[in-house]
Amino acid sequence: MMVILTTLLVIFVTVLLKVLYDTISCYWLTPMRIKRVMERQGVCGPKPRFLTGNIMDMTSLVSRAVSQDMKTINHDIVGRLLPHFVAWSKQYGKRFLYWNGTEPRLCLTDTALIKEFLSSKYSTITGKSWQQQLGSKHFIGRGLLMANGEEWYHQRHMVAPAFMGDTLKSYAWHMVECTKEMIESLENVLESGQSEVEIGECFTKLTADIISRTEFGSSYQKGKQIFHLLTQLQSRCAQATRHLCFPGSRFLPNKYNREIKSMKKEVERLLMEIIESRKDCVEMGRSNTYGNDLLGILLDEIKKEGGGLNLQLVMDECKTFFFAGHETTALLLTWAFMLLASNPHWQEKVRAEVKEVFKGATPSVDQLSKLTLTHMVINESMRLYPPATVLPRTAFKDIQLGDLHIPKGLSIWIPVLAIHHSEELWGKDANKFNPERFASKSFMPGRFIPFASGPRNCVGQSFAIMEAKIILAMLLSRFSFTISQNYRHAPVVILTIKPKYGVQLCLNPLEP
Ligand code: HEM
Repeated sequence: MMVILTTLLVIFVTVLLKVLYDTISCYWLTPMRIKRVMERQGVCGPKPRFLTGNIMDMTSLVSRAVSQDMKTINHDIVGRLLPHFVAWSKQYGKRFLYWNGTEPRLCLTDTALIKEFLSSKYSTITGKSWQQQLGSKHFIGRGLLMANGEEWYHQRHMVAPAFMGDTLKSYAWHMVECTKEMIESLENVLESGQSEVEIGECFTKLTADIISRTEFGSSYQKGKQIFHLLTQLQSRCAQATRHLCFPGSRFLPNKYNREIKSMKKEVERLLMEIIESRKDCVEMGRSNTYGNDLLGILLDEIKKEGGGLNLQLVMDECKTFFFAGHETTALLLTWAFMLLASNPHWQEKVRAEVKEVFKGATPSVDQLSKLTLTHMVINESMRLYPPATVLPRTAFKDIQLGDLHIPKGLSIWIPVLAIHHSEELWGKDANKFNPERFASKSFMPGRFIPFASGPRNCVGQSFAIMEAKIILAMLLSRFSFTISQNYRHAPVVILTIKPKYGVQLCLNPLEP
């Protein structure tokens, strides 16, 4: 009896010591080792506080910077949205190290190094940090956006065919149908005597409708219900993430954690219902494919690989496409409309191009490539207001990047917004709306990265551009618009760049 008790005690103490060592190593020893390696190379930065690092400095700088609206509609927004970047890069130089809690982050703005870092050379030995994975675990799990290494490589190859060639083109129909519905509801609003709309809200609803239909085809009503829940889940997770820098906080049975658990369960139960009914159709011989929507293509791809379906992965991918694919595109459109409303000359130019290409007919997918001015406006909107303001990547191995030695475990943060607004890279008019700068296709690589670059770039990039072109073309043919006096220019970053109070436009119907 005594021997058993002693053995159990030894095992318990060993496990306890191991957990203690791992925690200290993760939260203290490794970050300090990284700090020393970077300091030896001349890279330093603001002094971190215990456990919270520089989070409090960033929070107070940002909240001061965004406490007031901007006085005019101008696009000089780096100091407002990334004041910590501006302050620290002035003080410590172009490369500096700051701390998100206990995670050291290297801020990198050198475009040649960024291009190399995002290239195929490092695509499987860099990826998402465990903090990022933890923060998004409940609403997207280990889908493509958060996968790493071989797992990421495998998923990327499985998912990519759903975003290419004829498969991609087949989604255009959903985009057109959903936009027609949006136009109808805007016309109803105008007929009721109201002329002002908050266009951001309309685009969020529209892009959510489009992704629900592309993902779930005929089951899209249920898809919409799932995505509504997922949006709530995401905002709960964002609130909870603020506490994640404290070790073990995710295990606390607090209000957030309980709510997150039960919402996640409900989302997965509803997703599973759709997946099971597809499986039943195939297994009972009523259909020989899982369907030609995104979910069906994904199920087919997984089945092709032999073996059974990994249902958790399918669910994570469905959630990932929704998360990554609808708000980003809605924001691109919202800012593009704000810019076109305040630049009527460009609004007219793009409308004339749409008229010339489609001659009043519904946009056809094969003609979209002729919308060159429209594409230039889309690019300029994403340059000034890139939905993803920063690109995070962690090194899982030691890397030699130009003259920099990047130690294993260091997170690299690429401030996309600052790069897109850099006068050094874009010239004196970097903060001005000038789509003309995209007229020439040959511009310095690495300075325009709204979709990241390299093999781990946005898999839905062509989907997003096709969607944006269709929606812009259809709306511009139906309405002209000006910016409302109620619009308050106040961009803020909450994961992505958003207009704090929305974008209010005055719409005028055009003759068909
Ligand atoms: C204007 C719209 C969009 C923008 C600006 C955008 C931007 C980005 C960026 C910057 C990344 C890299 C993120 C990182 O590695 O940290 C990314 C990845 C991703 N995007 Fe998009 N995206 C857009 C639309 C879409 C759409 C429509 C979909 C799908 C329907 C989508 C699905 C994804 C996925 C799955 C990834 C992860 C790819 C990987 O890691 O291999 N995105 N996106």
